[in-house]
Amino acid sequence: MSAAHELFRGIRAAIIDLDGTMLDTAPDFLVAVNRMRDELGLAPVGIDVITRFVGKGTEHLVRSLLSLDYAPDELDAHFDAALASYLRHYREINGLHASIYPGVEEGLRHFAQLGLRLACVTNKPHDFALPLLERAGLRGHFELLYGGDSLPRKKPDPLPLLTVCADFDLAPAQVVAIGDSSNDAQAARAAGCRVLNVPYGYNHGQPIQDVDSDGIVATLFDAALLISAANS
Ligand SMILES: O=C(O)COP(=O)(O)O
Ligand SMILES: [Mg+2]
Repeated sequence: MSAAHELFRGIRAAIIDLDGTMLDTAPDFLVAVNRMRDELGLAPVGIDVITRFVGKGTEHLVRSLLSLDYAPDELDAHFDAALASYLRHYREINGLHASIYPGVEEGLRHFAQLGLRLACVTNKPHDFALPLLERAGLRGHFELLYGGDSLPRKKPDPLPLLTVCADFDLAPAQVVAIGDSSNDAQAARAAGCRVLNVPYGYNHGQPIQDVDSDGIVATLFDAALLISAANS
């Protein structure tokens, strides 16, 4: 068995990220963000700008978007109105323009066949993540769902991952986190979980190859195949 396979022996649960990993929500962000910017009298921005700011939660997204137009000392004065506008628009369109990535449903089904327990941990607010997963038909795969506002600290802090490990009564080394960004990898490293990245998401606009993780898998189905091979 290869060194890579050793790392995934004894894995009993998987923690899966949402935006950029299961669903391509960038087109949703594009609509909500630009409706908010229009309301504030700001020019629209492109999808590549927005995806650089996705993955660290809503406050980070809104703050980063305002920093395109306002100096740091001006930004605070616009933040509350921008956040409220963004949340209102995102709630209206949540999931309408999103699509599921290839291999996600097959991967989740294969994880279950392997006997793995599944949790979704996202930095998206819980009240956006839950209906989004339901609309995509994915909610039923997960025993647990934690959003970015479910706990006192979000990824890259290890708290959400450690909470899942405790909920499942598993050691972190028995749990793999799978996500599209360095945020997921840093949280997993800090928690002591194994970590796999997928290459098709957002990763803050940076190459996924630069992220410190235990490997890159083309799809969630490939992640399931890797874990299956490591435990056969
Ligand atoms: O930042 C967000 O809103 C969501 O990001 P995540 O699902 O990739 O954690
Ligand atoms: Mg993500």
